[in-house]
Amino acid sequence: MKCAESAVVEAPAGVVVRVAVDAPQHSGLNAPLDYASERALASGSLVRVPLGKRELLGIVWPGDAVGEPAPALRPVTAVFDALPPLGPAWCRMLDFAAGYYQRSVGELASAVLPPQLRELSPEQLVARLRKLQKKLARPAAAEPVRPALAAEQAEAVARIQAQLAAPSPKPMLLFGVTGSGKTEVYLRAAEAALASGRQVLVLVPEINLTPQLEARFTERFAALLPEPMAIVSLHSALTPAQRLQNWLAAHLGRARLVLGTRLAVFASLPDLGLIVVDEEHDPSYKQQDGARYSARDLAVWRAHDAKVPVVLGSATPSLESWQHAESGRYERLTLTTRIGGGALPRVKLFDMKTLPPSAGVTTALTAPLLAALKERLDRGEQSLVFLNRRGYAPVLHCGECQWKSDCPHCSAWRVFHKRDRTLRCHHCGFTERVPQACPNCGNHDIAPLGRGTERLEEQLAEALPGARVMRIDADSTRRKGELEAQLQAVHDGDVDILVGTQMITKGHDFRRIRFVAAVNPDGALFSSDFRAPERLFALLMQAGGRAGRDAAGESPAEMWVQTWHRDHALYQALARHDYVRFARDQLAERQSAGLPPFAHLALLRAEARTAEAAQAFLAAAAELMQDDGVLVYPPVPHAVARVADVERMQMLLEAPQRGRLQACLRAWVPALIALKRERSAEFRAVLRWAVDVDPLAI
Ligand SMILES: Nc1ncnc2c1ncn2[C@@H]1O[C@H](COP(=O)(O)OP(=O)(O)OP(=O)(O)O)[C@@H](O)[C@H]1O
Ligand SMILES: [Zn+2]
Repeated sequence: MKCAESAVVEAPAGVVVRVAVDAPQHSGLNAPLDYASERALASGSLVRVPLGKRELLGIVWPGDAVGEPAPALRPVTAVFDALPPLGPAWCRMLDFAAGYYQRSVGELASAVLPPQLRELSPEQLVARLRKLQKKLARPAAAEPVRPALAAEQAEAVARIQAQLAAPSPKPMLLFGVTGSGKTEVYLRAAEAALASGRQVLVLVPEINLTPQLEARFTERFAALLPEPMAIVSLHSALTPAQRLQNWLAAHLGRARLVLGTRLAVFASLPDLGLIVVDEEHDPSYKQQDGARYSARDLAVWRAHDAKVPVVLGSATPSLESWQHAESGRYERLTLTTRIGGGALPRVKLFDMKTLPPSAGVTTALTAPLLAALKERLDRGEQSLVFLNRRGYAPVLHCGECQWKSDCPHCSAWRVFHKRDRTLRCHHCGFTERVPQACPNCGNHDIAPLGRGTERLEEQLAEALPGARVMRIDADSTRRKGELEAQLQAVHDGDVDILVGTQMITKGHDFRRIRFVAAVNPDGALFSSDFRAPERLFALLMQAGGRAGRDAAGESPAEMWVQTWHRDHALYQALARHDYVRFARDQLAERQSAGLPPFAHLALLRAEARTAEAAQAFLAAAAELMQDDGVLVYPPVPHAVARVADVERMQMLLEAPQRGRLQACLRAWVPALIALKRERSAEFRAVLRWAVDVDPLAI
């Protein structure tokens, strides 16, 4: 493709190179563009090139560049010669991911490369590389202590080792109950891969799990990998300079072990030998804006392409992965017992209907729950109380005129945060001081409705005087270092009752907690999203998994679930810790309803100034659909239809096979780009549209 620019520059004699750049979608310039270069450049080289009036980072893209430079081709402006080119495997992954998720290679590359690469000149990058060379060696570390493996762990490790030696390894699903020592299996597998001179990539779903993981891996490998930058992390909480440095270390092969969140799946790893995806079921692996990729799915693709093993670990695997294990596409490794012989917590399904009508109907802190917490407190044991809603109360309400604290910009309530006396919209961020009186009628008696973690924390402290109550959620951990300090306090036993959102229910190896309560989990039971039961089950099972991890505790560990639907199959399976049964039932339902993993979905999302405009665009898009084997559902509003004064609509596509859906999208997406461009007057109010392949939230 010719570089479609108006300015004509005299091209120097030389060659034509194809360069992937981040051109805006509406430009239609989605394939790599041709540029003139004085000399041949290796594929994967980083360059700077002009595009319109801007100069952008680009990557010389593999593929045939064509003969002589035409006079209209613009020249490459700079070449990052000091940096080895990105490898062919990396470029293949980008090509695949861009094609699969319907983005341009340039856009995806720009989203996943360290942001600083886009800003630096070649000279500045040379300076950064020099700085990296000067990194000092770490102080000598003691030989690590490796615990003797439990029999099931040893078996899992042996099978991973066998795959490490296999010419075309199969993906593995490490299905291990909470506290069964999956991390130790990852450590041994990583050790084997490192020993054979390969790089290892370990992914975790959330930033808040990286410090724990980094600590464990560093402790284990500090002696084995003494060189500076041999163990690095990659996630969005790093400073731009750190992120670039760690990325460079991986790209240059100095980093042997890379730990990170979903964006790390795109790390450049020339000697990749093993990928681990911990908590593989976690929805956080799906990027929710821009290029909406699934890091777990890409990890599987990348491992397959590189012919290296991938280990997906979870106590509650995604139904997609479980189905692959059932069908034999993945090899299943199972850990059935907790380390040290500890039992999983007994699950008590507390029936809210048994409460006397006057007591407890409005309170999440029922008398029996408080009594149970008190008992643990008296024994000096730690408890965790879990509520998936932060803030003090989800809404403020005026009893006089029925005013509620809605957000003027979104179809959502603004949440009451008591500590800083604000009303905050969790969708657009709009924040105001709490009014003294009802803004509608002047009544002074405005009251919070419902309950978030902040209120729960307050009520617990009131109900259990003397108890040390601490809350961990996105609000309590805004400042750097706060989360680490809070977690340390929990580990040190300086906390009696930990209150929090899903942030603290997964992955953490709390040793002291013996009692976990979910005070109000019913909400998700009747959601219209077909994945809601899967998610709720995983969430509760993971939350329960924080209790009784230390077998040495004297009293039995317990999980307390307050529900109005005690007999619901989901809770019954939870009470028996029966993931296998739950998965089987869910998969049967999905199969008969023709839902994933037995069908393949994509969403077309449109955002516009008015709902009508979004709907009209989706309707026009539906008409352009060529393949009548792909089912197109009518457009519907997003669950939160308006955010920041933008209306959001979506339209679901469903196909029986992945390949069919992909083929249809390949033809459809360019037609949509043309649609928006050619009928721009008609669709002016449409601000954005995007395709979400394998959407998670529907
Ligand atoms: N072979 C072993 N000998 C002694 N302790 C072990 C062994 N393997 C693991 N452990 C310890 O068992 C505890 C639980 O292990 P880990 O945190 O890996 O569980 P997990 O399977 O990842 O659980 P979850 O799914 O809840 O995250 C950790 O404290 C770990 O150090
Ligand atoms: Zn808002």
